[in-house]
Amino acid sequence: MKRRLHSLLGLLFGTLLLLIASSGAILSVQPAMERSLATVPARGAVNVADLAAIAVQHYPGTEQIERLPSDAMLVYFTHNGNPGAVLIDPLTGKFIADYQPSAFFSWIKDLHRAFLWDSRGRAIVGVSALAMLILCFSGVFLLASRLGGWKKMFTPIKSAATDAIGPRLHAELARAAVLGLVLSAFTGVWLSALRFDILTEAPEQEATFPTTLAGSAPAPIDTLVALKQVDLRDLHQLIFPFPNDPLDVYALRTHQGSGYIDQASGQWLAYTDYGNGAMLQTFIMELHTGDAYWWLGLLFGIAALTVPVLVVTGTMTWWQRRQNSPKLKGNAAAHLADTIVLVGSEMQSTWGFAQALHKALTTHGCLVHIATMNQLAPHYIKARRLLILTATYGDGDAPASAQQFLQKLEQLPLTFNLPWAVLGFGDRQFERFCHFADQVSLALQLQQWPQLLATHYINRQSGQAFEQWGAALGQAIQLPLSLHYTSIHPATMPLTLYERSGYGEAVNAPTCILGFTPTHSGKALPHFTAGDLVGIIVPGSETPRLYSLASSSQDGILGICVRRHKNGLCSNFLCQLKLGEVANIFIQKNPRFKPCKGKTPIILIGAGTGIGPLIGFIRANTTRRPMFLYLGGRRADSDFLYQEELQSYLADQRLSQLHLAFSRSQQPAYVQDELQLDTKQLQELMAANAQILVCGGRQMATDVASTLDKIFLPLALNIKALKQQGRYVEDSY
Ligand SMILES: Cc1cc2nc3c(=O)[nH]c(=O)nc-3n(C[C@H](O)[C@H](O)[C@H](O)COP(=O)(O)O)c2cc1C
Repeated sequence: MKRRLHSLLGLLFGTLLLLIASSGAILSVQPAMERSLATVPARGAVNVADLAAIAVQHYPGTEQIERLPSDAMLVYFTHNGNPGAVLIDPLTGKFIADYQPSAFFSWIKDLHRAFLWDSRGRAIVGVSALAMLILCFSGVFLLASRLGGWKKMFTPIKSAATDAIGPRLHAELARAAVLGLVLSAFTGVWLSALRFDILTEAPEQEATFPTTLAGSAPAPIDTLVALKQVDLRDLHQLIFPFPNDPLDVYALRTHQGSGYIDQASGQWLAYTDYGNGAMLQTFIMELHTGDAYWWLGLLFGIAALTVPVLVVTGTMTWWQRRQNSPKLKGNAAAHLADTIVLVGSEMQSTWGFAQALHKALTTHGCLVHIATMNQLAPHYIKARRLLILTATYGDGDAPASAQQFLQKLEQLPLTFNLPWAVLGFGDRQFERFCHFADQVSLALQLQQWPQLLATHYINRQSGQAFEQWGAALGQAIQLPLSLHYTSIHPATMPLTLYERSGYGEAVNAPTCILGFTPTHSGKALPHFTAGDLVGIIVPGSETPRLYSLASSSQDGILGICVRRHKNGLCSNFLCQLKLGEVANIFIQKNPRFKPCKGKTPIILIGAGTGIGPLIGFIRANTTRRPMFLYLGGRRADSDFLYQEELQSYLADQRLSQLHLAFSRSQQPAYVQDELQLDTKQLQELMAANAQILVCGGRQMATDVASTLDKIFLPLALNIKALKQQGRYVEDSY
């Protein structure tokens, strides 16, 4: 509901808000520009009587003095029948500039207030400001639920490796600008409501013009007591009496009120405060225009500058979600279906998988009803199985379309009982991988419904893992299911295999190091750095396989390390590729798996093909920051990948230390054993703010994490906390 409202308002008012915000940002500069020209005496330094005397001395025929909201001092005068308006220095009366309202700013103001139109334009601006206010509040609610609660509002906004940049930029910018946008929008709505009499305007109290005057000769202006008592910083406007008219008076408007002063006695003849309502109104008005505090106006202006970017990134996110959302044909009614598929998704990619499942089941004659998890209902009269596909968000929480699921499950009648299976979608880079899928499984187990098969997990939307789950599900429900998920991936480009070396045959871990160059002469490699991912499209399959990159485009070659699996479509394709043959690839950025910037030590831990990105990091270590590699393999004479290159980096100090562990050597050891042996050094490195990057198989990553947890115990550090600080990053598979 909140998301729909947010998207709808964004789409409807996007262009209008873009115009209002951009013009507002331009206008916010004006008070600051005026202020930069003005001389602003300290409070107590100049009173209105002194100022008026200086003005009259420099500009005979002075009629009015006005202090602009920017603190610039403006004098209106008529000399020899010619009217003039000048900005002056209030201390010396020196001329600063002729005063002429800027035609450009007036035009922008008209655009900002009414789209250069009449009161209809003003009304549209008012409604747009209200839309902006609702967008801000709904956006804040959405962000809180995405981050896992209000307490986490200011924690870093994580994104999955597969996410596009748009949604993250949208959330980051909106969070930074929201306070300024709320205040601008709120004050704008207020002003519109006053203008259209939706709110009643508090009238400004006015002093009554004095009728009984002695008409004595005027005293010199710098002797007038009432003017002497008003500090220049409180002045708004002083209107002089008509020349040679002893029955006229000085009209003075200050910050708090207004009144009339006798030109002979210099005493107040009448004075009234504006009243609290009018003062509040002026304050809100000045807050909106930035007149009250030019610096705050500039901050609002900067916040307003984010609006065009928010409109564009918001539209992109909406479009991406729309593209990913299901276009289901033949969705069976809930009460007729034999298979119920419920989907928990936030950014919609899980729907692509659900759609593939729907298609495969339907092909085998099933009547499938597919819906969001929030739509769980006791209508499944003919259902024989319940399949749940769900992502995880925030800090292991439910995605938007599954937030009511657990509660609804509890409310189902006790007689309700369906065989079920859960498939979790997540990203292993998050602390609580597929946590919500686990919560759902647990809740279903507690209901004591029969479980069709163990809960499976899909890391980073892997099409392969989905196919494997499909095969397992097929066995469980006795259907020859074959699932094909086609992800939307960037355009591919052909690359030619330029070099290849083979390892690991003797230890039953056949592995290739491959290097590709552009196929077409004159074409450059796309931009990437080590640790990014390359997607490979195997002929005959639409599902790309992702590999970590072992080189940067600067190296002039695209390098990967591939372990050949017996039935692996892609690994066999790659390992059998001949020099000069072509593979179609695309690059997927993986910004989370990179050494942090700076000079702090880096600890690299990997095993098998996990060395891939790590060798790329070492190769790129031209600043010679301390880098320590802990590398695991089976046997040094068979699968010691990049052996010579690593030796050369030790020699030229790109690599500070190399620790090796081979599990099938004379003295078998795993990489975590090497870590254990090096406890003292690792503790020292962590005390020096080191960052750890781990790459390799899932089991190795788990063992390494638990070993390090023990090693860091005396330092009161643990992997969970280090992960949150970005000092421990994993790329495991
Ligand atoms: C802000 C954010 C938070 C996430 N939190 C987690 C998490 O805690 N655990 C996890 O396994 N995956 C997490 N993910 C990854 C998503 O669950 C994963 O990318 C999933 O495939 C997205 O599915 P969807 O596009 O259908 O929403 C998170 C992703 C984002 C953008």
